[in-house]
Amino acid sequence: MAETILALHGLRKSFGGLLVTDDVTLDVRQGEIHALIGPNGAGKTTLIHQVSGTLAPDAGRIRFLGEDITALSMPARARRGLARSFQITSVIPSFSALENAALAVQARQGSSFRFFRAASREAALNAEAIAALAEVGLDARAATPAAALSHGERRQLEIAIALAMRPRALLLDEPLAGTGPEEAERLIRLLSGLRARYAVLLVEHDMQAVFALADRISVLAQGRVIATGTPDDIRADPAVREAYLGEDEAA
Ligand SMILES: Nc1ncnc2c1ncn2[C@@H]1O[C@H](COP(=O)(O)OP(=O)(O)OP(=O)(O)O)[C@@H](O)[C@H]1O
Repeated sequence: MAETILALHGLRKSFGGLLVTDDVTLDVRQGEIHALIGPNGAGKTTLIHQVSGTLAPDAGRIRFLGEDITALSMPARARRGLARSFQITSVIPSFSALENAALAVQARQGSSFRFFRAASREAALNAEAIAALAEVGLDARAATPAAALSHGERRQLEIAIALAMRPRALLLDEPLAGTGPEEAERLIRLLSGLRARYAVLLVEHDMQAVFALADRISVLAQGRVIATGTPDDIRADPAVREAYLGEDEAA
């Protein structure tokens, strides 16, 4: 079996009296896209926040590459290689795609470039930024300001920014949101190509995309994982059909 990269164990989080993640246990392995689905309000976003480090769980542990990272801050997790694809708000609209990616490279490098002369420092940064853009098929648009990119291209840029962190695992929160059918198709191809190099935890509402992309799917309902399995397992699971997909949709 492939190496477990990210393991969530017994994660629990309440807001007031509302138990939003209830004893969530799941793992994400090297080379897999593990999708997290569930009806609105099931707790998906709250779970992703706990994994990325923006929200502390009330109970439970998170292990990443064998290390317990439950108490680590988001930047500390990112430095260890757990990258979240940032929502559009983190893209600077007036900066080019290249500059946006270069900022992410710089954030990862910290001061490690300081021994270089300014010119070689910039060349090294740009080379890495271009490589991240190329990985998402956006290198031809490197000089374009983010504001002039199409919606789908901006979603590609967000993924490039995450890749510029040189992650081992990617947390993708609705990467297809707001995209049209053609853009969605391009992003699905792109995400599919990432699976070989990264462990991916994917939250996505587009069920066609989820069933096309995911190696395994976990279904969250009212904060609990009610099923984990292959897309075929999930399609056939009666509890899932009842809780989420509905008899018609899953047929
Ligand atoms: N900061 C908060 N304070 C109080 N309640 C919250 C908070 N964040 C989320 N909730 C509640 O927790 C529940 C789960 O929300 P969450 O956004 O995690 O679900 P979700 O599965 O991501 O939903 P969606 O598919 O609609 O994005 C909802 O009932 C929501 O109202």
